[in-house]
Parts: sequence; structure tokens; C-alpha cells
Amino acid sequence: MNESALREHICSCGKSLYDRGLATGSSGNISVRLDDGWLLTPTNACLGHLDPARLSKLDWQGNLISGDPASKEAFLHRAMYEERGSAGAIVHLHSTHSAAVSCMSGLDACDCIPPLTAYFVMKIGKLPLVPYHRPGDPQLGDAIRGLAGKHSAVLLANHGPVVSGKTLEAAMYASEELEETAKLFLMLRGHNPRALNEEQIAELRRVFQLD
Ligand SMILES: O=C(O)[C@@H](O)C(=O)COP(=O)(O)O
Ligand SMILES: [Zn+2]
Repeated sequence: MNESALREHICSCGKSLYDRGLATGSSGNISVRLDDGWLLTPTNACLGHLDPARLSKLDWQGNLISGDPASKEAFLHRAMYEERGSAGAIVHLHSTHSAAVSCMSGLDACDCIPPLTAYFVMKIGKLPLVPYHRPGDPQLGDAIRGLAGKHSAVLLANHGPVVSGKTLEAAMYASEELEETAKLFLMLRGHNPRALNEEQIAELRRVFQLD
């Protein structure tokens, strides 16, 4: 896709997330890698009403090349791209169930949601918890940097998920799968759920060539 098509794609994905209640108000942000920099949603923008011409275009030093002032989480997206050469897009949401899990005490910080379903293993894998930092805190970039090499998605404590993918479509689908599995995880609390075992996970990794 060329830059103009990617701009349209960011706006239609943002609208789709907003229309389905996965993004509300001005929460969340979306970015896409370009040949000559990257595109990011502007700060305080509603994902449901984005304007392709006003998206922030940045260089790899984080400078604004064009468009409206960028999301305050620009350094967080940049850290993820720098650690994950294969990432072509990133979606950050405050989607309700994922955000709810991010507020739970007693989570396994290396793996916040158990491997309840095969699709969760295929789209997300292990989901580490990033300790709480306020939105826009540059230290969040460093915290992500330590995890993003091994994980395509992370959960920000008391905040929400950050999910990367080879394409924006892949990052969206993975974000949606994370949200649905977070819902299952919450529904199954107290029901002693049976997660997939190591052998079943190894089979998925082998058959679907997961990294
Ligand atoms: O939670 C926050 O404040 C940000 O992470 C967010 O979701 C929206 O911030 P902007 O992208 O700067 O609008
Ligand atoms: Zn946020």
C-alpha cells in the first residue's frame, strides 16, 4: 500500500474500532511504518473521526514532519518498531476487558492471560505486563524496549494493550482477539478453567510457525 492508501486505512480501521466500542472518546492510538518514516494518530484525536490529511508523519528521531501534533505515546510506538523490525503497524487501545485485566492484582507479569484458546496463542502468545507509568511518560519507551523483542503485544498496567503486527489488519485482528480472550478470562474467574498445555502450545507453534 502506498502512503495515501495507508492514511485511508488508518482512518477506516480507527472508525471500525470506534464504531464497535473498542475505542471510546479520544483514547487509543494507531501507527503504521512507511518507507520514509511513520504515520501516527494525532494526540487527542477520536479514532472514529480521523482525517487522513491530518495524521502525524514522523521521522525515526521522533520529529514531526507533517500533520497535527502526534500522540503523546509516540516514543512508545517508536520503541516497539525499533525492537521489532517485522512490525508494520501498532494499535494501542483502552478496550474494556483488556483494560480491566490490566488493573487486576496478582497477575503473572510474564504472562497476564493464560493460553485459554488456540487463537489467542496464535495471535498474541505470551502477554507480559508493563509496570504502571503515566500515559506519555518517556520511561514507558524503555520499559517496552526490554519486552518488545520477544513479544508482539504487551499490556500496560492500569491502562491497556499495545499490539504490533506485520500489517495494520494483523495488529487490529490481534487486538480484537486479545480483547475477546480478556473477556473470557474474566468470565472464567472462579470456574477453574483448563488452559492449553505445553504440548498443545508447541504443536501450534510448529504447525503455524509462530515466532
Ligand atoms: O492513555 C493515554 O492518555 C494515551 O495512551 C491514549 O490512549 C491517548 O493519547 P493520545 O494518543 O495522545 O491522544
Ligand atoms: Zn492509552
